Amino acid sequence: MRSDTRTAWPASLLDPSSMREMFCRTACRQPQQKMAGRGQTMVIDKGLGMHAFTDLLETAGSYIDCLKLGFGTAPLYPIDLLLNKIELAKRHGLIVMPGGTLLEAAVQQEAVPAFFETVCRLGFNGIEVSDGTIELSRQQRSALIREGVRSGLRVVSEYGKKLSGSIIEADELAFTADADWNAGAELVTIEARESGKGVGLFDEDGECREDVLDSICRIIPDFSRIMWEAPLKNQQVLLLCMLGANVHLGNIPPSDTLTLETMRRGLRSDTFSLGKQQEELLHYMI
Ligand SMILES: C=C(OP(=O)(O)O)C(=O)O
Ligand SMILES: O=S([O-])[O-]
Repeated sequence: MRSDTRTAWPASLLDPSSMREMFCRTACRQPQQKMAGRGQTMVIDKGLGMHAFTDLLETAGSYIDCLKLGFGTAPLYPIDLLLNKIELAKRHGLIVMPGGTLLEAAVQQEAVPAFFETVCRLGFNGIEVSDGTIELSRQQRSALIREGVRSGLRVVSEYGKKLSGSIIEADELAFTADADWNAGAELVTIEARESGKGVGLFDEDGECREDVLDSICRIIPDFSRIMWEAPLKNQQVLLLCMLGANVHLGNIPPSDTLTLETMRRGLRSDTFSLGKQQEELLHYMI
């Protein structure tokens, strides 16, 4: 029923950039295609109940790659509800992980082995390794990433501090990203918190510090393994327009999942020209 509705539309409407497979965002993405060479979307779930969660995945699950149960919300759920959410997320082919702050709390409490054991036992298939609130040495950070990989988890790391006014040092980001990838992280996320304001790339009003973005772009030539936290619409629009429809975006509020996908496809006014830009880029490349 769902795919019938979508296939009833002209393919070019759903996929204005469909000239070549590398730019193709197929109308009905299958779970096994997730994580493969196109812009990934990480949604932050701050405590949806089962009905809202089921609705989200039924409506927009095809456009989500990774689901983060934000901060330390995971241990606060009734256990059956948590297990059901994790199970349903995995059935939709998603990476499902607790917030990085929960791992940071485990580090603080010297309970890392129990943390990994519990995360695996509950059925999570991913973790976020971050030091947004605590300090981690390079060695500790790599060890946590490796432990995640050893535990059979998909590992996403996060660069940046949560403290208001924290700034991104492009050199440090590049160094951290390299070391994280080498340790086994699949993606390095750039911190913007759930608010998207006053942290890293974004100023107190949530506007992009374009000089910071420029310095990152100069030092990291390839964003295929970088994910930008961008919870606000203006941030998503800017990154899509600057870095292309396949930029990886995270901390997307559940209710914005489908609208983000319209923007990736040039089906909303703000990014209407994206399909055209991609065609031009393609002509330039071939
Ligand atoms: C929401 C965030 O915190 P956490 O990883 O703890 O969920 C974040 O770091 O973007
Ligand atoms: O705690 S948050 O908003 O990353």
